[in-house]
Amino acid sequence: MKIFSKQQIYKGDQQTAKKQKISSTELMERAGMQIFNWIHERMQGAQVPIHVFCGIGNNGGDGLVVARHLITYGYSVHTYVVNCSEKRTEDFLVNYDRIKQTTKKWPIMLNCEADFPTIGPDDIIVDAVFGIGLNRPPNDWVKRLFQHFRASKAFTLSVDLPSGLYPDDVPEDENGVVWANYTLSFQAPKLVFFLPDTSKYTVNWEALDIGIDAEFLKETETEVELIGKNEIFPMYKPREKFSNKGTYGHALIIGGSYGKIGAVVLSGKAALASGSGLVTTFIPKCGYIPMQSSFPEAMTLTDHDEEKLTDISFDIEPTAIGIGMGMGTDVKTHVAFQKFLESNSASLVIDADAINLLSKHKEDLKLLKAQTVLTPHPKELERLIGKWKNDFDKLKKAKAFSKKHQCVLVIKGAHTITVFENKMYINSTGNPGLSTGGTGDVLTGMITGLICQGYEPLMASLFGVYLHGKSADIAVEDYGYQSLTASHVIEYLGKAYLDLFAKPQMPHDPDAEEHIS
Ligand SMILES: NC(=O)C1=CN([C@@H]2O[C@H](COP(=O)(O)OP(=O)(O)OC[C@H]3O[C@@H](n4cnc5c(N)ncnc54)[C@H](OP(=O)(O)O)[C@@H]3O)[C@@H](O)[C@H]2O)[C@@H](O)CC1
Ligand SMILES: Nc1ncnc2c1ncn2[C@@H]1O[C@H](COP(=O)(O)OP(=O)(O)O)[C@@H](O)[C@H]1O
Ligand SMILES: [K+]
Repeated sequence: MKIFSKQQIYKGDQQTAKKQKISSTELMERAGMQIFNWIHERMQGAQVPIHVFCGIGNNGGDGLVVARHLITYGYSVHTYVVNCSEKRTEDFLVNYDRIKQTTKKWPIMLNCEADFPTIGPDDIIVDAVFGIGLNRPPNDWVKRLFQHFRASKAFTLSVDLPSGLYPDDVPEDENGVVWANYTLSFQAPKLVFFLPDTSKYTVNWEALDIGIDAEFLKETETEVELIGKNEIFPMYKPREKFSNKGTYGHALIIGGSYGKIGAVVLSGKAALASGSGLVTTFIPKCGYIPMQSSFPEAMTLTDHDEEKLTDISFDIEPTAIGIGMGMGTDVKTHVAFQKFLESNSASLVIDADAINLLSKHKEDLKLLKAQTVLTPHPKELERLIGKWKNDFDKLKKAKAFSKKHQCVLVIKGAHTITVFENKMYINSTGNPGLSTGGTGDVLTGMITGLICQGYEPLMASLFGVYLHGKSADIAVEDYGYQSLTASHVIEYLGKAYLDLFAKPQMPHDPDAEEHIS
């Protein structure tokens, strides 16, 4: 699913109005009506007080449309205009007139803290104060209104975006933002729903189809995409009937040091379970027996050093190599890694200590072939690209790094973001059960195994990250968040593959498009 920039959203509105020969007021009516339908479907006329807070722009206009329909359907509605600016948009004014024609209970003007209404914990707040048009921090009294919402503990439904949140920046003051329970975003989600700094402002989100021009949606190139099953399924490469183990490549997993052989076991097993035809592991000598006994499907090569890697040489021709898991950053290991990079011609996935070595010796970065995949967690990323001011700054730096070194950067996290040059792909699967040692090693093995099967490095990264999260999502049903382990992620990979072919949920299923951030 494409994630549009603010400028693209405004352009989409204009193009829709023009192509469908409708006014912007009619588009607002459609948008507000969709929000009303969502509420009505769930509330079925229940007489819970609903407080609709409207700003003075088009987000406020949407709020007025919602309030009008709620009133018409007999709900217990209190409508407020948050009078934060002298200006009003045209469509706000049209809908302000319309609501006055619908009810004698006109919207209440809020100008300061003394005007704030009492909101009960069982009431509902509809937050339509600011949308994507926010261009400066809210006034102090408006910030206090947002804190009043939060203190009330009422269920808060934000229209398009939690008010006070910019679509393309991080707010400076978390008290100046509405903390929503649910956000109904028009047509597509916003990037801020997925970033660590800003995802906390909405617990759930859902995108409502407001009929934006189909050609616009198809043709517009976006910088950001949300990756779900619809994007992943077309990438899938079926297994050929007359295939053999040679058809699906040979993965070489290099890493390990004394006490950290398990990382390579996990990674190798994941490469195999993702479908690689053959897997060889390359480890220090001390790992030979544990590796052979715990992972019989793998072939094992060893360094001549007992405890660490000092000479990465082998006489096989791997299709793809995953390197770095549990490897350590010893000086001798660095020399071996550097020599390896100089001579390697296979596709490469670099993780953990191999990333740390690159961060320590930035001159080695020039040895990377185009489309090398790097899979840093946030700390490793910081060592690699330097500190960032906020998530947007981080993404800017990550794009510059990817462009400069022509590499695929898989930034691991609750929503892993894969960056390739100027494009960013946000993963939609995975859960906090993955916050446990070894799950990153599994991911590296999977991406390596997918490249072995002929997936391009970028595709392998997107597919691997998706399957990894999906496997955890299925496994968590059996193990719960606390007991999920990296080994379970490998064990459930088959189910994650099968899930690609599972019947899609019915579109009218209210849970189908619900997303918890
Ligand atoms: N396809 C779609 O997505 C559709 C989108 N639609 C809806 O339009 C929304 C965007 O509307 P919008 O452009 O009018 O901006 P919005 O967020 O309502 O308000 C900003 C207004 O407030 C002002 N202002 C800014 N910051 C301020 C501050 N700190 N304190 C005080 N004032 C401040 C600023 O004006 P200014 O004072 O700067 O001149 C501006 O006028 C979008 O989120 C969605 O809900 C639908 O209706 C149709 C389909
Ligand atoms: N809260 C979370 N939600 C979803 N995925 C998560 C969460 N926490 C961690 N993960 C995923 O788990 C993996 C952890 O990787 P990493 O930190 O490298 O672990 P390790 O080094 O122990 O193998 C990453 O793929 C990351 O995206
Ligand atoms: K809002």
